[in-house]
Amino acid sequence: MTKFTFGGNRSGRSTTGKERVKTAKRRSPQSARWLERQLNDPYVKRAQSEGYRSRAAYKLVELDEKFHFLKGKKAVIDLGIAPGGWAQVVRRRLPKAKISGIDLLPVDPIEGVTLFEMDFMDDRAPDLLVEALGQAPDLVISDMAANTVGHKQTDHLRTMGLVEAAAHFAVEMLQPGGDFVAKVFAGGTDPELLNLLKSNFATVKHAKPPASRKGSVEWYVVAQGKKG
Ligand SMILES: C[S@@+](CC[C@H](N)C(=O)[O-])C[C@H]1O[C@@H](n2cnc3c(N)ncnc32)[C@H](O)[C@@H]1O
Repeated sequence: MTKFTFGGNRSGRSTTGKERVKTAKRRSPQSARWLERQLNDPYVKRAQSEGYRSRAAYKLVELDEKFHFLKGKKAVIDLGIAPGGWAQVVRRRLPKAKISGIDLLPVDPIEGVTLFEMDFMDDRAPDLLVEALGQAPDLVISDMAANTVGHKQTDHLRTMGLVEAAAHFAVEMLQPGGDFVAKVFAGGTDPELLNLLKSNFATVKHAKPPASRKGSVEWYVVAQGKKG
């Protein structure tokens, strides 16, 4: 089995995953649990070998295997793009598509993708994202999640606020026939949001791709066929 190595220790020898977990356990049991899970996660290993920046890439791959929303798309907006796994999937599958994306965090350049390091809730963000494409998008994808504070209800509301903003953006900006894919939390899409999507798209479905960890509360909503 391959042992992943991480930098070096004082002896100049590379540290193994097990050593990293041991060190992390001494510092914080929580980060040790995270690291142990990362080291044993087949999606993390696959992402490393296939050159994806995040295991999240496979959530989009699996969602697309089920719903085929990438097929034929020409102009894509990626909300919450960092570190760039989803954008890499879009880039590889749609080499000619125009792509723009936004995140609070910096993102290393991805060829052919226009990046904005800013808050999507900033009033200027919607126009900047669309202007960068030079046309209305035919696909909006959102993997945005608010930083969790550990209080279930607060975390749910904060992320749902982002999804709602993304949904309104998609409804306003998408070309007729366009699709919208977004992360939501279990407990479902709020009735108001669901109504907005149902009245503006031909189909609205929920899915939890296998790459989404069982213990996590995330789900995805896939709204297809924006009404004209
Ligand atoms: C799960 S990550 C996205 C992973 C990405 N889909 C990938 O495949 O690499 C969620 C991202 O949403 C971003 N985010 C959260 N709130 C945001 C906001 N208000 N505006 C822009 N990005 C935001 C976070 O900074 C974080 O990078």
